[in-house]
Amino acid sequence: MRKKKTIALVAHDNRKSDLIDWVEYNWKELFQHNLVCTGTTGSMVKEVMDKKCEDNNLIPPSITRFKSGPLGGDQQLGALIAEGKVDIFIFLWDPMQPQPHDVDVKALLRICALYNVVTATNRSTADFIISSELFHKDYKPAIIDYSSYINRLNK
Ligand SMILES: O=C(CO)COP(=O)(O)O
Repeated sequence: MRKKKTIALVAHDNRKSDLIDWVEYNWKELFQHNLVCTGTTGSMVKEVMDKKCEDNNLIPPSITRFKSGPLGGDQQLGALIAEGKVDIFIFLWDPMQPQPHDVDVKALLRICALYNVVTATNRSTADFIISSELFHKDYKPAIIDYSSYINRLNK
């Protein structure tokens, strides 16, 4: 049996309709995994998943909802990533508008790069990820060894 993945779904306000459209399209796949979201995104994802499940007589999945991004949700998600507990991250961030928590957004993107998390920051990449053969196999990204950096920093 395929192992459940933990998929984090987050979108800034101007990108939420895009993410929700993507969730509606991919709900059957997403239904089979653990979903983690920041606050407002999570409410919207839950609404879609609940409706799809209700229409199909399925029990809706529970969705872990952190605080809203500007209130610390990005940092909560970053902590989960640092613990190695996120397999895939779909983050439709807004490239056209500054956010009050831009520093948190930057930190979150950094931590994704650091931990080699499969990350999409636009819909076409999200489509590639969810339709990838690797997604459907139990792909685990390599853990990057940063010990040489740390040793250098400690000198
Ligand atoms: O701000 C966010 C990501 O940086 C998302 O937060 P919300 O899901 O609460 O809108």
